[in-house]
Amino acid sequence: MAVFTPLSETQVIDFLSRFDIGTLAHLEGVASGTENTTYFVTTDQRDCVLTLFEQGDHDELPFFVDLLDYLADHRLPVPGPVHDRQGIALQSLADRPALLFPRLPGTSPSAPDLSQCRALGHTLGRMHCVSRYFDGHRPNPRDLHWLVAMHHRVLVYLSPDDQALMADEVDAYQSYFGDAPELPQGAIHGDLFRDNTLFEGDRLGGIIDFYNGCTGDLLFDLAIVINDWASDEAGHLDKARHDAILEAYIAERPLTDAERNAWPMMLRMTALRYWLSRLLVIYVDPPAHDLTPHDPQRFRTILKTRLNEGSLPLPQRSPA
Ligand SMILES: Nc1ncnc2c1ncn2[C@@H]1O[C@H](COP(=O)(O)OP(=O)(O)O)[C@@H](O)[C@H]1O
Ligand SMILES: N[C@@H](CCOP(=O)(O)O)C(=O)O
Repeated sequence: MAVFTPLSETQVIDFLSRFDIGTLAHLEGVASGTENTTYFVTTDQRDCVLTLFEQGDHDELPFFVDLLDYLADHRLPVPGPVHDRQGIALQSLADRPALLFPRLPGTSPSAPDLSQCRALGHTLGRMHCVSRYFDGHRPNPRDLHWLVAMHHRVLVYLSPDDQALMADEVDAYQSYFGDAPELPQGAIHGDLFRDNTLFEGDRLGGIIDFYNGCTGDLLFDLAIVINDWASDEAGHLDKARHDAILEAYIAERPLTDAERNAWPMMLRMTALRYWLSRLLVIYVDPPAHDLTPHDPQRFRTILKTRLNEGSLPLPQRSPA
């Protein structure tokens, strides 16, 4: 369940009166989701999604609004928040910050086909081309500084081998990224798993859940995508999916030499980022709800496989 704060129809009718968006026809709590309260709100004019923010730093919400406005203005398939008659997007409802979004079409692919991989790579490449010029700023909350600071908290729950694996990896990232040239920067999604995309057939109808959005290394976003979208059950890279995503991405945004050099390390670092965040949810900071937590072992497996097998060759930019 992901209705932590139940809303009455009367509350929603009153809320909708702030917008030029028609009158309520149907209200439905959304079962999926883990952090916020989500409702599908249908009016006589539009299909919308209403989100009440249950946790997190509410001071950061204007960053997400600005980023989504910016990307939607650049015709990327993201839910640009609906603004009220005064031009304001960020609202309050049931004592919580609230945003109303257009409901984007499609469903999340659990086993994306190659056309869907190409569509994702193409859109992410396009997004990174424009997000380099976004002028908002939010440091990546899951970057190397966070890994260094937080990994100590889970070591006690790990086997001696896994303690060594995690500590050695964090050391390796510090050595590498401490000396490496700066990578291209911009706004990133920060959590672009398959379940944060919506497809209608091969068409990417939407990228949602930007609440890990931040500014930082564009390559970080791409590595998260490859680890989630192109790893098989045993953590091996699936060459066909890997190449489909990366060829489409690189056609939009060629990688720099520094990014190509950093790629194997970035794949490992973003795998460890999820191994660690999932361990923290289980052992250190469990949420109040009883939803089944994500499996940390999945990303330990991916990390071990990247370590043992390295990365696959990156496609070159195809000639124009
Ligand atoms: N703009 C949108 N268009 C269509 N569906 C959406 C949209 N935003 C959210 N959803 C649906 O609501 C679910 C929960 O939203 P999400 O932002 O992932 O919540 P949480 O932050 O709680 O994980 C998503 O899995 C998706 O099914
Ligand atoms: N999609 C993530 C959950 C979000 O990461 P977090 O660091 O914000 O908890 C996952 O699959 O673990």
